[in-house]
Amino acid sequence: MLTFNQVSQSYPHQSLLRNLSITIDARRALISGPNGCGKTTLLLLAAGLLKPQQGKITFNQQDVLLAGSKQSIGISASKVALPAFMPVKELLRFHAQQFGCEDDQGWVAEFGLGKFLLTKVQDLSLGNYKKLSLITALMHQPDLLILDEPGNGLDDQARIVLAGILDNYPGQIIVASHDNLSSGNTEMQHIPLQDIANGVM
Ligand SMILES: Nc1ncnc2c1ncn2[C@@H]1O[C@H](COP(=O)(O)OP(=O)(O)OP(=O)(O)O)[C@@H](O)[C@H]1O
Repeated sequence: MLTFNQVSQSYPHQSLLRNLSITIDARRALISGPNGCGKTTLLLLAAGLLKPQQGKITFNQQDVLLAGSKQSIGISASKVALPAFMPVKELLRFHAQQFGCEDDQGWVAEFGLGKFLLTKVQDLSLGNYKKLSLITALMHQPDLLILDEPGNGLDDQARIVLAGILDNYPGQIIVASHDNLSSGNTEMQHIPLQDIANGVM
């Protein structure tokens, strides 16, 4: 259960969130809204990667900014860059060591990344970079999976894998997307960001 309590976030000339209080407890939630309305900002705040200017964000009652929350949250977002110089295999091993998990649970094969294990992150195509980003978000099996435009650049096969994750992943998933990613089997709570930012919900 993800809770924003009186959260405000603004940038010069732009107020994105004003005293936002919302609890997202749906198993799957889809954040939508036009370009620039603050979806990525909301997700970075939820992942504890951005400190709110005001207010507090908790996941299962724990402040997401605390180190202890890192294990329970995974994020894939283009604004969260993977280390460019690392070969894929080393990055996966490094991530596994950091989180104390196995470095291959089948995701590399599922996403068809096996051929690219020795490729440096900076040399991956957009779609393969996206797949790697999804794997690093998933690998430690977080209780909360945060996905920012996860379908961007993915081929049909990877989209099927992604739809399977949305259907079957045991933890909570919060997605920001302009696409319809679901296979249709999973009910998603629809959260239009402009409405919650203006306190309509
Ligand atoms: N660090 C920052 N400094 C100043 N402005 C910022 C910063 N980060 C984001 N913004 C601005 O905040 C607004 C919201 O950005 P954000 O990336 O959260 O939107 P978004 O809804 O995810 O957009 P998109 O659908 O295009 O991905 C944008 O106008 C962006 O330029």
